[in-house]
Amino acid sequence: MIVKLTDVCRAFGDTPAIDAVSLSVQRGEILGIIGRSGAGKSTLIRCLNGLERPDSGSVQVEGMEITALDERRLQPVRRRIGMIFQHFNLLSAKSVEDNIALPLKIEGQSRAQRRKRVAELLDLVGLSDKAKHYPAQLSGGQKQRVGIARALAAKPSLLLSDEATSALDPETTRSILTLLKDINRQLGLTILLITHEMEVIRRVADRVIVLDRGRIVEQGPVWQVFANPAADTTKSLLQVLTPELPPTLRARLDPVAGDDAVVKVQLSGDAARQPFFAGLIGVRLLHGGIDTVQGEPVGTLFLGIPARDKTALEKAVQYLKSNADHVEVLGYVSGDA
Ligand SMILES: Nc1ncnc2c1ncn2[C@@H]1O[C@H](COP(=O)(O)OP(=O)(O)OP(=O)(O)O)[C@@H](O)[C@H]1O
Repeated sequence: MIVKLTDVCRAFGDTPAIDAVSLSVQRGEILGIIGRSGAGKSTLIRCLNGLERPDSGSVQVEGMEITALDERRLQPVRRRIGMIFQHFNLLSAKSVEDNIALPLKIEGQSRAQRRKRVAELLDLVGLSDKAKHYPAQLSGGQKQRVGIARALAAKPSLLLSDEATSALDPETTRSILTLLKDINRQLGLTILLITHEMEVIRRVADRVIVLDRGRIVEQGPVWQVFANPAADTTKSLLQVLTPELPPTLRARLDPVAGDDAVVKVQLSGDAARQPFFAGLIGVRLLHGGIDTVQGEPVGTLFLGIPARDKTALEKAVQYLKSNADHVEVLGYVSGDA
């Protein structure tokens, strides 16, 4: 285990920024921590790298209790934790290679050692041709690649990513997340990823912890939390990624009767792999689809099921309920749905 927090509390006046948080980060995993603004993410990170002292609780990094360490004894612990930031935090007066070499210089490595390591890192992040460039000459995505190379320079055991893709456009975000996943696989590097975006969690994390007002309200393997979110915060954070009934169809819904029942079906895992449509007659797919999260199917479908024959409808809904995670009859429509 790389990191273990037990019952960590930190309040500012009457505001509990983090409230009895216990979590552990396993070696080799990508753990995502998600929460809205003010949920306590920054405070959590600061407790983890010793910048903030908890009021109570224990913070262990690689088995060492760090809450009692003074600044000098915290230094070697901090070197084990590489960090990347939303605004990259590069030194503008230094070239790409000098930015990356900085942690190595602080460590006292020779010029030859630094040059060799910087070349390896530039190759890893795909920027070998930009060694002599300055940050101002790079795109946001390239700057973050430099940030990643610098964070990895001293071979940390944990990479802490603090909203590292929040300032990037969706395409660049994807390329940075792909790089992080590759690094995790290739080097076995453990990554703790702090974000307010479920899309980031969906793309790279193995496990997710949802933080709300300083408390952990939900946690689990990403695909399971996506398939069956329990906490309101999780549901609302997931809303942007969940298909909704198109407004034109919603406007035509009748609560009691119509030709077709409009049924929302949520399904995941093995249920989503079954040919379950085979057991349904006259059913149409109105909207939605199946996505893949961590290699597992997770989806929301809106189905039109013939509703004139109430018994047949009831049978179809029961059949769906026995196969899917969640089934809800939203209403009825007549004519072409
Ligand atoms: N130094 C401080 N002094 C007073 N209150 C603080 C301080 N740091 C954090 N807080 C409060 O603690 C709570 C958690 O803040 P924190 O910055 O950890 O949240 P966050 O999830 O990182 O938010 P954001 O995504 O906006 O950065 C908030 O209510 C915040 O106002």
